[in-house]
Amino acid sequence: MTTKISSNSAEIRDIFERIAPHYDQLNDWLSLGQHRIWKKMAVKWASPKPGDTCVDLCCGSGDLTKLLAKEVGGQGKVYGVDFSPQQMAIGKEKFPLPQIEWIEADVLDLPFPDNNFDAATMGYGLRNVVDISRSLQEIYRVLKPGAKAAILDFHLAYQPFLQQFEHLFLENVAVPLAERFGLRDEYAYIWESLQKFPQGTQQVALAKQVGFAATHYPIVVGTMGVLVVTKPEA
Ligand SMILES: C/C(=C\Cc1cc(O)c2ccccc2c1O)CCC[C@H](C)CCC[C@H](C)CCCC(C)C
Ligand SMILES: C[S@@+](CC[C@H](N)C(=O)[O-])C[C@H]1O[C@@H](n2cnc3c(N)ncnc32)[C@H](O)[C@@H]1O
Repeated sequence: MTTKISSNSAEIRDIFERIAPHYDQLNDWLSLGQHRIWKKMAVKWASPKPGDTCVDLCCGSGDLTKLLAKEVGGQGKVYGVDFSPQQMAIGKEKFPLPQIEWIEADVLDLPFPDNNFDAATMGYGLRNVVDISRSLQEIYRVLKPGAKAAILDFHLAYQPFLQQFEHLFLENVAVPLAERFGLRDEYAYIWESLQKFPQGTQQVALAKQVGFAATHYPIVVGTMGVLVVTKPEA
């Protein structure tokens, strides 16, 4: 069966609306719970501090939003931003914390002023936006000088045998499991989008074009990665 590759924001949003009821459970099953560790690593790299104002972009069901909220504490504030109301409804229910505000918006056009945030995270979002450079520009705009963003996502491993492994895992484990929930095409989309997603070195180049200092950290033997970007001091 052929998979229709999504190409516009409405189609991407619809994928995440449809998978919302099963998203958390499938992440736990498919990663054997490891995605929680990868998300903790991303939050550490973003360096949030008590009392900070932070943003979690493409927050989905809020795992990273909650981790940021724990770091900033009751005196801080975290905005979770996503364009899928179904995903955020799950996050609101799981994490009813007073320092979190959930905002329905497109991360390519953020409803925040310039130089507003002490730290930002984006988990599994950059691969899904229709314009990666535009997304990085928006992150740059809303971060304060000196602030960091940590951007976690799948990564196409540099070694061909690991790429093959990723393909086999996604096609033969993730897609068949998702198919049991009627979500075959939605999970087939992961491999399709991963093939088009710039590798770490290219992500660093894109971030530098926008004005960031940037490093890409491969994790899980390069099948995942965290792009850490810093807005230079003015
Ligand atoms: C949190 C995870 C995935 C989030 C995610 C992101 C997307 O863009 C999606 C798009 C459409 C449907 C679903 C998602 C989605 O869930 C991680 C979940 C677990 C992964 C499927 C596990 C992948 C494992 C690696 C590819 C290979 C592991 C390498 C090995 C340990 C050597
Ligand atoms: C794979 S989920 C990741 C959710 C969460 N960050 C996590 O790590 O579990 C990707 C999320 O990005 C959101 N998203 C994708 N493109 C977006 C955009 N342009 N603006 C806002 N949200 C977007 C989707 O609605 C979805 O909830």
